[in-house]
Amino acid sequence: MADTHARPARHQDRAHRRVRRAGRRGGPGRPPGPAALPPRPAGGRPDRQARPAERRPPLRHRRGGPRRAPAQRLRAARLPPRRPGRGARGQRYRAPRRLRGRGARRPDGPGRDAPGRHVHGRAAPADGHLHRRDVPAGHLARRGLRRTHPLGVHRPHRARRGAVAARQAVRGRRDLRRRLADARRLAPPAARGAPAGRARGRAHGAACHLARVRAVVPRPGHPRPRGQPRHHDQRGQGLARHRRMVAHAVPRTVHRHPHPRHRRTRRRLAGTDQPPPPIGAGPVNDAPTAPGRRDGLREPGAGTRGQEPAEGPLLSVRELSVRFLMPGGRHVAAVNSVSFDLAAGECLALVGESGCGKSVLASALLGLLPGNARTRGSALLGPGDRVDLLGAGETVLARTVRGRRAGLIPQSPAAHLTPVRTVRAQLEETVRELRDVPRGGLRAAGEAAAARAAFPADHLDRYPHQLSGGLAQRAATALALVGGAPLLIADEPTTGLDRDLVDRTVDELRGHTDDGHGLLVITHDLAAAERMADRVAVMYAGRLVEVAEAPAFFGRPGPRHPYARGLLDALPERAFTPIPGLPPELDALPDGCAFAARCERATGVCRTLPALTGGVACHHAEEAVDA
Ligand SMILES: Nc1ncnc2c1ncn2[C@@H]1O[C@H](COP(=O)(O)OP(=O)(O)OP(=O)(O)O)[C@@H](O)[C@H]1O
Ligand code: NI
Repeated sequence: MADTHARPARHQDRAHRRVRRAGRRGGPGRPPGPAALPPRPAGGRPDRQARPAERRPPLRHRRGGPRRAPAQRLRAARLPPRRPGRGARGQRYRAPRRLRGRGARRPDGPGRDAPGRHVHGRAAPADGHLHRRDVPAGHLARRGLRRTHPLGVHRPHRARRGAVAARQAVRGRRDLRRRLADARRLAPPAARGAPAGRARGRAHGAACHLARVRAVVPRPGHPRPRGQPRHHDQRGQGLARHRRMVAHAVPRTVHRHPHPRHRRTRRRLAGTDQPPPPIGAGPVNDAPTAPGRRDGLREPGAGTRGQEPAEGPLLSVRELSVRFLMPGGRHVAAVNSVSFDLAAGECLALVGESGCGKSVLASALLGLLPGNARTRGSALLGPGDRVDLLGAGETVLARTVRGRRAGLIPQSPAAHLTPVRTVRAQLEETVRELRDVPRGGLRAAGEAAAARAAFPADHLDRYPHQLSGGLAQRAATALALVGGAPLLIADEPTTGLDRDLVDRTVDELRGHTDDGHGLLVITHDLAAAERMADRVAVMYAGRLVEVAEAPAFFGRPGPRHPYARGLLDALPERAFTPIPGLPPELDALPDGCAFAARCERATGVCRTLPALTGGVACHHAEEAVDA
């Protein structure tokens, strides 16, 4: 028997009811036995009283005051109008004492089995109209309903499970002075937090006007369960914390952005409330260039951050260096003192042998370097309010730069696409975040973005692993073009594409620059660079060795640096002569010219590092031009 006693009391009630019903129907039912009908504990319903306070179900969300039914609904229910003078002021009905007990019925009413008995315990009148007075008062009173409520009989048969007696709802008005005192004394509900500022004033005001409103006392809200976080609506300390976090991380222009979608994005990003990464755990500019040193490299007329003239270059890179810290104290000097400018509407092609640091340079500009990387120098990105891409924190880069001010076509698109989402989903998400397209237009905008990069529409619902290398490349290109960022960095955008797709991509990118966007394209494809680029920058062992106008570079007089000349001569359509030797290891660079070991013109002077002057970094540049 111990186990039957341990059953929840609710089950016991149900069992009692089931058996009583079966008995009424005269059916066999389940024979009452110890297992089917456990003895009811004495004393009415001790189960509820015995339940610990914290396990009690919460109060229901129900209005405390009396409800009025609109006249129109009354007519629809075919109920007679309210009797004048009765219940008009919300007086509640209280059944006579003899009818109040559980199970008490009117002695003159019909039996429970009477034919035509109404579900509410009274036979329906002959005229088919149901009158309030026909409903047994005890029935209504047991359910906390009032006889004055015209539609009370149509309410749910019984209260929802978990409801408790609505004490405030049925309590009559008390003395006004006591009510006011109670309202002032009542602690604010835990789930709502203490009202602050003007809200506190309003609460006080409401309490003072209790005499004029119908509320009895402010009903307590739902207390939060023990140990659980508070409700989202934290109008106190929560908001202050949010503000503090955002204000520290975001420039004011973004903070004030009026568009709701941007506000939502900002909140979501701000939700990643993570502490700043420790030194060495992120792309940290560990040794910011001293202002004096940076100034020494500035072009005439160029200023520092915030003082730049609006007409300056779109991207201004100065003395950019990237080191990778390696085990054993070694370091890889992937990028060394690179300086260049890129104007709006200009395409700069960055060319060089594999491993010379082109992709690392692009990653540095977008803050995508791994944790063991250290950067130096500056990279000011315009237009307008200039941001130093190397000095900006991850939050600024993520919120305001990547995708919005600088797009990237990555070298390995398959690795950059989200593997668990279709291309369509990623395109639509990017469109939604970066452009002002209404929800209904997302699909069409995503398809248009795909078409722009020659991505076939019937492949849009595929996942990245279902794409060929060329298709993944086009998907990445489509994603990069969505935001229409002023600067686009394309890291080998034509790799893996067929000739006609190369042509199409080149045309698309060229058109992108013609629209006024700046394009830094990293490529091995010198033929594509010739078609696309306005200027060419040649990189060797992490350094720029030549920067030239494209027509002069590819045409006459041709490259001035021996390495650049060797690159062109290696093309099949030219001399098809490879450059002898191999590039140096980036963790063991020589002090002087890195190309000297492979250069037929090298002399003793090449043991000193040549500076990039006049667009070329070579002690023998003039000789190269004459050759
Ligand atoms: N995370 C890293 N840790 C250490 N060294 C790295 C890291 N990433 C790149 N490097 C090194 O930096 C150098 C430049 O790499 P990068 O990817 O920029 O070459 P690349 O010029 O883009 O070559 P490719 O044309 O083949 O893409 C390489 O020597 C490479 O080994
Ligand atoms: Ni690369």
